[in-house]
Amino acid sequence: MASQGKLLEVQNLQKTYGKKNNITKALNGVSFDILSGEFLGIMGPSGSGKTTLLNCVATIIQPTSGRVLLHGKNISAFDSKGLAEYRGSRIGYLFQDFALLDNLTGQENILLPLAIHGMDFTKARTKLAELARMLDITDVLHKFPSQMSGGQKQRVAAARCLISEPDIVLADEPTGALDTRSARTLMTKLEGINRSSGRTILMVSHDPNAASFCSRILFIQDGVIFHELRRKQEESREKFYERILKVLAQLGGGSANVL
Ligand SMILES: Nc1ncnc2c1ncn2[C@@H]1O[C@H](COP(=O)(O)OP(=O)(O)OP(=O)(O)O)[C@@H](O)[C@H]1O
Repeated sequence: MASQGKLLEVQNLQKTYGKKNNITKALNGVSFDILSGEFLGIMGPSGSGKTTLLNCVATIIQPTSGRVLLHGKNISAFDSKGLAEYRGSRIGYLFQDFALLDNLTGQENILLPLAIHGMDFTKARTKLAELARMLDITDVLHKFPSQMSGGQKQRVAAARCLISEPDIVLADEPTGALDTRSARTLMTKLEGINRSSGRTILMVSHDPNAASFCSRILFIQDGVIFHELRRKQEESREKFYERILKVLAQLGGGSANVL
């Protein structure tokens, strides 16, 4: 595990959409820290502000107020060079719908971010082989996305996200478009990568099965964090899953599908 220093600090984040009579307060003062090496889940019902939160951290959208710090540095204060570096190599984004380019093979998709940022070929090849092995996608590296299963596409997308060795992976409902088995495979791989290489992951999900792979979960409702669960050392995933379901039951939402 990597050292447990503060990697990301989210401070009193607020986000309001719309104007005058048509205002939505998507985030209403959200604060939390992510330690280096954590696998943090954000859960909450539809419309609770999860994607808004992730997109503020990813600099896809600007918060109305509040700050996000990476290694103590305010990401809103980055100049264009700092912002490009942040987006290109400090964070990796894993989307629900994979977002692979259809006319590139798996390997080309994975290497694309490095090609854009000037790649060291030898290092890239070694890293590619290692990630392909970890994510079990060696067989599909030369296939196009249309020739892959949903699960394979998402694992290729995960490799693309990890190849630049980001400080933090931001995953927005990564299992949302997958069947139960592929979802479990993906989550097992992400958990393994988090544990073996200490890669920090922030994952938004409304799926308790996916979230049970996290080391800590923040529950968000109406734009505020209202509960936190921490997976105990030695606690089985099944037990953690049950505790997640209890919180969701109190919330009155959430599904109870068992993997
Ligand atoms: N671009 C936008 N313009 C106006 N309102 C928005 C916009 N994006 C999100 N919202 C509103 O902000 C609130 C939070 O949305 P957000 O997408 O962050 O929720 P979520 O928890 O990710 O939901 P879901 O689980 O359904 O994806 C919702 O009420 C949504 O309608």
